[in-house]
Amino acid sequence: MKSLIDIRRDLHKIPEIGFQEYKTQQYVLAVLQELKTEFMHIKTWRTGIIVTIEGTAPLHKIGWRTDMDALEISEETALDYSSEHEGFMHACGHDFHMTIALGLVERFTTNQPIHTVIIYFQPAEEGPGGAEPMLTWVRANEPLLVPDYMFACHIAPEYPVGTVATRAGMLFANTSELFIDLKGRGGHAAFPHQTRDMTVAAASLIMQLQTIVSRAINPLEGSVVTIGKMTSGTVQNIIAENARLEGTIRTVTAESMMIIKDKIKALCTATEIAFDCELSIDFGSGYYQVFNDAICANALLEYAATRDELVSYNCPPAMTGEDFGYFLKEIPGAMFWAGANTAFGLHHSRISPDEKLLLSNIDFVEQFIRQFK
Ligand SMILES: CC(=O)N[C@@H](CCC[C@H](N)C(=O)O)C(=O)O
Repeated sequence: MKSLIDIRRDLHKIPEIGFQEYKTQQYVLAVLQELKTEFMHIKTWRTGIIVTIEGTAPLHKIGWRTDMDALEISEETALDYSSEHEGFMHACGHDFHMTIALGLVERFTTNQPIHTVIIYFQPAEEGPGGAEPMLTWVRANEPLLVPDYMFACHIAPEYPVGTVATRAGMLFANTSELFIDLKGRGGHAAFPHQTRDMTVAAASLIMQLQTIVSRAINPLEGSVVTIGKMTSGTVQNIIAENARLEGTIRTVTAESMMIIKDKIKALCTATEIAFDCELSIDFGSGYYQVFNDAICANALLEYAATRDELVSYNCPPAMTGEDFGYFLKEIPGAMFWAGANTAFGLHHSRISPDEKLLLSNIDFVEQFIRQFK
């Protein structure tokens, strides 16, 4: 097998979005073929892969999950192994997550584990969500590949390498995507009274959407409504006939999610009346919160605390979303933040995590799984 750093850099060069991880899948399968032993088995599901390494005397089937997809962002790191797919980038660390998973396969195929280890390479975490359909397919077609426990990590730019940060209960929020299309009447920029300007309607709606969390949600709970993308119009001297808003909702409770969706519907109806236009709303895909099993989360923290080279941190929850939440809804387990020590945050075009996190986390997770009772 190539070095971990070479593998991570190779994967970094070929970012692909959800359910289009074709080159990524081929690359991972090629590495897995090199590691093949008689006690390792490979299955594929769409662009995902499931690797089973049989245990020598298994008490449990322990699952480890990595995501595989990338984001629509143009990379600006200037690294010599930057994305070769213009407009796409591994800006959320999934190249690291996959390399950690491959490192674990190497460790467990070199030195067979006691427990059976099942490694999920899961597509489409950034959207539309691969965890739920993958697990549904596995349950229906390969029920023996459903683990008894499930673990995963996510890189954390703000923590030093060697940090293992997690908590019992909610680690990440409930999410829902949000797409709003506005249709009015375009026309000459000099005759606004003859038109229905969707740039102005969209701008007004964005400002109103930003009042939902502050006025309708219990401030002790916290929620997020973010519009990440707005498109409208065609050229500078034509009033826009169409506009589109794309965003995401994050909540701590299912009840807040319902309240926010209802308020969005109400504000869209009000915009239709005020601006004499038509709006349509699509809530896209939604993820169930990442809710860590207390025993599993504490087991991660306690084991990390025994290792001198690691920092174990009982961290607060975050409004990030993760479809790993679907695994945890059905299987006890936990996710943790793995320190990545980089100045730029997740989803930033200049994020460049410290590659030392690879070895540090492979060592930690391998030993954690080996000693898991
Ligand atoms: C870890 C992470 O950054 N996950 C994404 C998940 C996005 C889900 C969906 N596309 C949405 O935007 O609601 C995140 O943005 O938190």
